[in-house]
Amino acid sequence: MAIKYLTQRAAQAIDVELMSPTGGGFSFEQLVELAGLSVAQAITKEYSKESHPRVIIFSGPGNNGLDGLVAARHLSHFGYQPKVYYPKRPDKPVNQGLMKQCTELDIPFVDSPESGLHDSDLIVDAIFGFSFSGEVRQPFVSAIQALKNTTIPIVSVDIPSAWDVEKGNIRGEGFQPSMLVSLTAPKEGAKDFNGKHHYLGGRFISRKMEEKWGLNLPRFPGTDQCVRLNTQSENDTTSGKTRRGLDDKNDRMDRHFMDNVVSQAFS
Ligand SMILES: NC(=O)C1=CN([C@@H]2O[C@H](COP(=O)(O)OP(=O)(O)OC[C@H]3O[C@@H](n4cnc5c(N)ncnc54)[C@H](O)[C@@H]3O)[C@@H](O)[C@H]2O)[C@H](O)CC1
Ligand SMILES: [K+]
Repeated sequence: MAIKYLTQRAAQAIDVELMSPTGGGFSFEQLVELAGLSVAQAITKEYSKESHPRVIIFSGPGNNGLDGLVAARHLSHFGYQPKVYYPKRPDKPVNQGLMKQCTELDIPFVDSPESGLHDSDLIVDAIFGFSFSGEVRQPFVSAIQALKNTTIPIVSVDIPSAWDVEKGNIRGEGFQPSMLVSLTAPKEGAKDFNGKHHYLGGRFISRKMEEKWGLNLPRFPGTDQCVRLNTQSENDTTSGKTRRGLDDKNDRMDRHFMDNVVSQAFS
């Protein structure tokens, strides 16, 4: 059975269930920590600190951005030289704490996307995740534009930022990252990912939850926090378009089931 691609609604409902005392029982900080750790570890699998030492992390205003801050901290411990572009900083203890942890490691915070890209070997795109919707608003318009213009490899966290979470890279107007680290399970929009490396991170789903949501996750090897997923070209000989068509059919069949599960999760 193929891995499940999630709708926006299902991704948010699983997140709620993970943090529910009657569901997964996780705290929000635990999930962000595990997500960010898995992103940092996935990066080490494809971009070594020798070949890509200087990493700029673009962090957005929500939890995708927090995953980026956690990844920055781990990358620093792993021997990389991260810096962070974090233009919108919510005044919450978790944001302040993660910023302080980065500052303690002498991770610089830069003022503009351009100064972040200057002298960087790799970009971590942690601007928007599964709650993104609508047209990109400032101050992120220039950051997204910078990602469209650059030739530096991009690692996107959970979903390439500014892609529609379900419809993906609409009209091919978004940027195409080299690597995607999907968290919990890929989002429907990730079917448009054509980059070289697709990983699954966020090793926090119990077998019980996996079965309840029909996720069909691959097993994480050993102590790893991430597992490589087949990319489109490795997956099968079917073209992306056809694959999307086949998956759409399966999704329609699943939607009725999923809607029932979502309403149970919220009841
Ligand atoms: N269970 C998991 O898989 C976990 C995933 N995690 C990560 O959390 C994000 C989702 O986080 P959330 O805070 O819900 O949303 P976002 O980060 O996507 O961003 C919301 C943020 O962005 C603003 N925003 C939305 N649309 C726009 C727009 N068009 N222009 C400008 N700004 C916009 C919005 O106002 C909010 O401020 C998930 O993807 C994972 O990366 C967790 O780490 C743990 C569990
Ligand atoms: K992202």
